[in-house]
Amino acid sequence: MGRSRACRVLLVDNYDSYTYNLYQMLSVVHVEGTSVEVDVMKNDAVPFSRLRPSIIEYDAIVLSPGPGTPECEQDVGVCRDILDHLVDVPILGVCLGHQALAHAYGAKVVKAPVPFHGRLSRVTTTCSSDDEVGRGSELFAGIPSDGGFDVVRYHSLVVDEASLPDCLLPLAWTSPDEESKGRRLLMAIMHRDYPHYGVQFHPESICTSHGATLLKNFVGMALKGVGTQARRSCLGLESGNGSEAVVPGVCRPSEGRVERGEPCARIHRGIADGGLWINALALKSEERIDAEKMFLDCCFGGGGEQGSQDTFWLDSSNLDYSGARFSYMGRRGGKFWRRIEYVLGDQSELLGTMKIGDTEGGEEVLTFRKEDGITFWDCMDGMVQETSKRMSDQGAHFICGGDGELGTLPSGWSLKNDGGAAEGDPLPFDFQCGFVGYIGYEMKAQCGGSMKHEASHPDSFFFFADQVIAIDHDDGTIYFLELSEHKLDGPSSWMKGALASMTGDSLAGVDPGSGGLPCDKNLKESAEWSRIHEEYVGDIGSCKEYLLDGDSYEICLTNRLKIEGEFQNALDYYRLLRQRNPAPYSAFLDFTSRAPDQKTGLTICCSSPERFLKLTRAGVLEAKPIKGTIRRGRTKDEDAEALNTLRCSGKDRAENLMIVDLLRNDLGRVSELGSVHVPKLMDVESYATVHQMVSTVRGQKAQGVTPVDCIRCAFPAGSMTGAPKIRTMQIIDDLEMESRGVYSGTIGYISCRDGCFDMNVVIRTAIFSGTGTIVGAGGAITIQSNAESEFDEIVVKAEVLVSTPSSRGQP
Ligand SMILES: C=C(O[C@@H]1C=C(C(=O)O)C=C[C@H]1O)C(=O)O
Ligand SMILES: NC(=O)CC[C@H](N)C(=O)O
Repeated sequence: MGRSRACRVLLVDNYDSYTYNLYQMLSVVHVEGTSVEVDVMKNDAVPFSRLRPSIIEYDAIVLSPGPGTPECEQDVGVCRDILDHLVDVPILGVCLGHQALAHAYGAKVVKAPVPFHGRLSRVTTTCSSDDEVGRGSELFAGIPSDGGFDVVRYHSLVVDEASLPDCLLPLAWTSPDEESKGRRLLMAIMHRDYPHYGVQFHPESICTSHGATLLKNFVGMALKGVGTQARRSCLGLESGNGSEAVVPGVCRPSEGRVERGEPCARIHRGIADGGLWINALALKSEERIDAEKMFLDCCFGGGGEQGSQDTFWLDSSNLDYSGARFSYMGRRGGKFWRRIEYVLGDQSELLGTMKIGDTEGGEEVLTFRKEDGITFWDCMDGMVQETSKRMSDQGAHFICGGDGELGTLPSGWSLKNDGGAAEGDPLPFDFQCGFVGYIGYEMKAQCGGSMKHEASHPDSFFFFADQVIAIDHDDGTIYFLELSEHKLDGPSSWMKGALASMTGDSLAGVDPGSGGLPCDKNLKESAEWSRIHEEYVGDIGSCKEYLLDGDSYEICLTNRLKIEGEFQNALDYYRLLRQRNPAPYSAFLDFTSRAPDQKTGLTICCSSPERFLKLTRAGVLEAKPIKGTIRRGRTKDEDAEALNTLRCSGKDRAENLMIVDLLRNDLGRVSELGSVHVPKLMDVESYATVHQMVSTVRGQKAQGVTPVDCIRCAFPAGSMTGAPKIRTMQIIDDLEMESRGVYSGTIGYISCRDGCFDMNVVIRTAIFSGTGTIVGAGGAITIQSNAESEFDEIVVKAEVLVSTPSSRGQP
């Protein structure tokens, strides 16, 4: 009573990567003071018989786009029953949903003259005022009908207009053009008697005009049309009778998350039982800070030990892209330091095994069985939540130089802060100790994907870093951060040791040599690819089959160079790589343990240009997907031309748009309603050897969603899968026939300060271990792909990792 009524919409998700764009767009519709509440349900969540009693809860149903065809029952799941039985319920089918509507009444769904993915078309509608079509023109009310309007299309199949039964009326068409062999294609339909509508295009795409108006018109008609009461009688139901309070099968944004159980409690036990303080010693430099020297002095050679084992370096120096202001580094730390290694099980009985090691060489092994239901994500979530809860909310405690405690500072450096506890958030960066490491691609098995190939390295590896060096490249400041149970009065022994190692002889002066990787430099013909040239070209052909069949819109196909034999100098290699290919999300991670009995090393040298996802302290989520790659020119003119070619390339713009819409979807699952936006669409950035097309997608993290939920809901990065994500990952598993491992996953930090994180996409990366070196490379395959150019693209991407510096250089 007194509660204002909202229009309730059930959105059936046909496993698409754009469903949550519809969710977001519908959720902000207001029709004459009535707001809209949307519930999302997977098309196979519950059988129709269980859903049916709850249907009276809804004023309208939207059937999402998706892979496949309505001819295949599994592809549309419960949609078919909904269309067959709920004739009085307002229904809007989008793309696959539209095709399902046509198919339900006997129309034919056929191959379109050409598949159209992520491209725009002009659509015109009928605007007759006769009664029947009057309802149709209501759907398009306020949308220009004469000249038409531009829409984004993602489809290979189309409803054959000639096969429409009398009860289905055509409403909109594309304009005939050469590509469609002079035919105009059917773009919208409605049922003559029932409130059922279908649109072939995607109203929710960022580049469709008037999409929001169309959805609003649909909601408006749903509210006006057949009311709930009428439907109750049509269903033979009394008010409130038979409807379940919680609608079965409906998923929430935090869907899939399990509250921490006892095993998770065991993980963080010992990391901190009481409160935690961040102690900071901040020094200012007169000169530009040399991050490499800092790493070599304080992490490689620090503390009397030498070697890069158990070290990390999130390296954003060497570059002036915005967002690349801070670098973080560290090594095996203090009391709270941990190594956390996760290996996936078969997923049918064993979900996975986690090994947690400490500085003393102690190790705990936790096994998670299917019946525990606790995934890697739940563990991570538990650890991040628990540690951030323990952080003192008084901000960092600055250490002063009083009483000569600090000794003589290295020359050129001075103390930045006067010491004492600084209120609020005095540190200008987000990683204030916490987790740093990677999540491998196969972890998809626990967030919507399936388990197909076992990886040769751990599926995830993190350090819990309690001692971190943060460098502010803009401000010339370096921060030594250390977690402790009590505020430190003076510098810790680690801080003193690090300061001492900054003076005196430095390894930074030692020439890293010229080491490229010991492999065939003719990558085009190299036998070291997992799938050699011909096989890869064959796979591109298979991708096109899937695209033609409507199973995918874009497939990120990848390959791996596998170089046998142990490689000794990963750190020297990385020092060269960061010069050869400076990139904002570079990283050096060495998981080779210092413990003498640990023989299997794992060192990752990454020069990624791509941000997967970031969460700031203000709760802003940001993804910066890259799609579109072109080799740089050799001369200035050639280079400018290459940049322009990329900027104007229809194929690359389509690739990029598909992934932007996908990331909007992934952020839409975890963001406040109406907050997802695209501040930059299809910008071009230039790197040492390639130009890249980059977009920026942002959203405001919703209440009740945890930082790890955000990563889980967007993992793996859509730019590494293609769209729709889940079906396309299955296609990739079948074609690639092996695991991608660390490549295609993500590297970065999750801070114990509020769980802020910044994670990259693992590309342009060499992975070294005892068994050999792996370099992955791939690219998006669309129907417009040329197989040879796609192979050239993976060659250019891998080249920068294998070649020697002399063969490279900026134009
Ligand atoms: C797969 C790779 O890159 C991905 C594919 C890109 C593309 O298709 O243009 C660009 C950046 C990455 O998202 C790779 O570098 O190996
Ligand atoms: N986006 C979609 O819903 C696509 C529908 C169908 N799989 C096609 O390709 O035509």
